Amino acid sequence: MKAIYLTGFMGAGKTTVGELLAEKLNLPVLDSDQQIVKKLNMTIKEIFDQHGETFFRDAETEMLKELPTEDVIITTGGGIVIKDENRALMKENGQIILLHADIDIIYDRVHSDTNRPLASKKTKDELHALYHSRVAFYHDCSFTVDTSNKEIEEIVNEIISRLK
Ligand SMILES: Nc1ncnc2c1ncn2[C@@H]1O[C@H](COP(=O)(O)OP(=O)(O)O)[C@@H](O)[C@H]1O
Ligand SMILES: O=C(O)C1=C[C@@H](OP(=O)(O)O)[C@@H](O)[C@H](O)C1
Ligand SMILES: [Mg+2]
Repeated sequence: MKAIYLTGFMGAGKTTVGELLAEKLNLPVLDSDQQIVKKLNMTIKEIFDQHGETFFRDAETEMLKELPTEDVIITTGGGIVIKDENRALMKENGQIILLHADIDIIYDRVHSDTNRPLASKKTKDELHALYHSRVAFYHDCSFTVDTSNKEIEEIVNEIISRLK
């Protein structure tokens, strides 16, 4: 089976949902952010603070190329879709499942997390604007699952029922 990539904005639930999905499908799960953190031995915040977003984006593309592409679930960072190269790699190597949640819910989930540099100092309107600047890139996917007001188990069951 080709890779399953979970995409979506920060706080949509990619990392959390991916873990239970992997357990239920008996597949390994790898989170692109966690793999970058491990490789560079720095937190996401440290990478952004010390090297900037462009450096992080390059590390993200490099990681995407290093990750396995068969019999695996890859949970991605919310900004992975902004590069054409990343979207092409994911499309070629697997199927993309988009997780979506309402902006009010996203804001509640992420605004106090200091390890999300692109969310931690933003107002709800600013976060919404960032989402809007990316929304077209998220649409290139096999299907979308709304994670607003749903338990993780329900989301995972919906994904499994819709997988080809
Ligand atoms: N369906 C959900 N219901 C309630 N809280 C959730 C749900 N999905 C994720 N969360 C919480 O929201 C935060 C962000 O989830 P996470 O999986 O890290 O999202 P992502 O990887 O998409 O940024 C975490 O604190 C997580 O526990
Ligand atoms: O949307 C983004 O640009 C980012 C999302 C984060 O991942 P999550 O979507 O898992 O929070 C992480 O990759 C980094 O903080 C940048
Ligand atoms: Mg995540």
